[in-house]
Amino acid sequence: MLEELKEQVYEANMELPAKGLVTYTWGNVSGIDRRKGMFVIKPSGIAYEELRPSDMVVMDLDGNKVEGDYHPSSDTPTHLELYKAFGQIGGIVHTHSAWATSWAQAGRPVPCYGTTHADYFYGQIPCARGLSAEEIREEYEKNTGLVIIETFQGKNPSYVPGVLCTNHGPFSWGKDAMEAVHNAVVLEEVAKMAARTEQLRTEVHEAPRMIQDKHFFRKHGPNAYYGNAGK
Ligand SMILES: O=C(CO)[C@@H](O)[C@@H](O)COP(=O)(O)O
Repeated sequence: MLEELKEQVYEANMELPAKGLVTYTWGNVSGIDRRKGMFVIKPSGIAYEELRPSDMVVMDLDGNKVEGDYHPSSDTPTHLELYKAFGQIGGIVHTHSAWATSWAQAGRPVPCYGTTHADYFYGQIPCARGLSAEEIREEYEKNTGLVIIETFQGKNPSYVPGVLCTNHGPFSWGKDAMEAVHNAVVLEEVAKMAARTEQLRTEVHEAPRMIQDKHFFRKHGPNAYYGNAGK
């Protein structure tokens, strides 16, 4: 079942170690088939070198395992909440990539200091609040998803395709699993650049709103003109 999606999700997962975003098994990618109401996710705790497409786990949107020999990723309930809340996304990534996780551990959003950031994320990359003791005790992974959703009240998840979770790490998303990985790579790079920017200057300012608008909207939305798609 969903063999093509399993293949895509497997390939996207294998991009995480290839792009230096995961150490050991510290990450996961999923992708959804909205028509069938199911998503495919990496199994929990299996070494990337041993993963095969057939190891990917199929889940339904009630959180039931539909197919797979292994337990799904421990972060599956977070992915599930995000798929339910953000109807436009088709893939999700979670990593503990070092620069993004450093901002998450500091409990700080990543400010937009330049055009690399503005090309992909419109404004700051937010940092979701830490969970209460109760939220950690009861359904921790589901509540991680719910605080991300809380953070995005009034924000467009297509304009800000990622988030940091306080004390934890980044989640990112995209139209499919591979685009979500692309955004995870960008998130890590801009987190690194922002940290270095703050090291280099005693007084730092976010990029002017004009430049943020220019760079984001030349790549996204109805007036985008970047690239050669369709040529
Ligand atoms: O945060 C953690 C573990 O603390 C997980 O995201 C990470 O190790 C990946 O777990 P899975 O192998 O996907 O279950």
